[in-house]
Amino acid sequence: QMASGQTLYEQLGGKPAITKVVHDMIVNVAADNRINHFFAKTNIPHLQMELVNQVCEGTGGPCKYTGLSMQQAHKGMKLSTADFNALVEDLQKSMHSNHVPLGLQNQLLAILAPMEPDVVHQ
Ligand code: HEM
Repeated sequence: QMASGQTLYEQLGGKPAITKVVHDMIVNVAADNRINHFFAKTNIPHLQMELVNQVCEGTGGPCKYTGLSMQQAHKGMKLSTADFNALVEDLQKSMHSNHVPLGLQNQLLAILAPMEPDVVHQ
C-alpha cells in the first residue's frame, strides 16, 4: 500500500516502531490467559525477531522473513479462530498504546488477515 509515496513500513515508523509494536504485542499475549499457554515453551526473542522481519517485509520494508511458512509454524497447535482473534486483539492493544493511527492499524491487519487459513486448524 502506497500513500503519499510512502510504504506502510515507512508510515509505521520503520523498524524501531515495528519492533516496539511487536514487543508490546508479545507482552500482551504473555498476560492473555486465553492464549498464553500456547507460548509456554517458545523462544520469545527468536519469535520476536521472526515477527519483526515478517511485518517489516510484508509492509514493504527492507527485511527478509527467514522463518517457517505460517502453516508449518502452527502445525499441531490446533488453533481456533477465537485464538486467532485473541492474538489480533493483543496486537490492536499494542498498536493503540503506541499511537498507531487507525488507518495504518487497519492496513496492517489487512495484511495479516489472509494468513488466518494457514494458522488455524493446523
Ligand atoms: C496472523 C497471525 C499470525 C502470524 C503472522 C504469526 C506468525 C508467527 C511466526 C513468524 C512465527 C515464527 C515461525 C518460526 O519460528 O520460523 C510463529 C510462531 C508461533 N506462533 Fe504464530 N502467528 C500468528 C498467529 C498465531 C496465533 C493465533 C497463535 C496462538 C494463539 C500463535 C502461536 C504461535 C506459537 C506458539 C509460535 C512458536 C512456536 C515455537 O515455539 O516454535 N500464532 N508465528
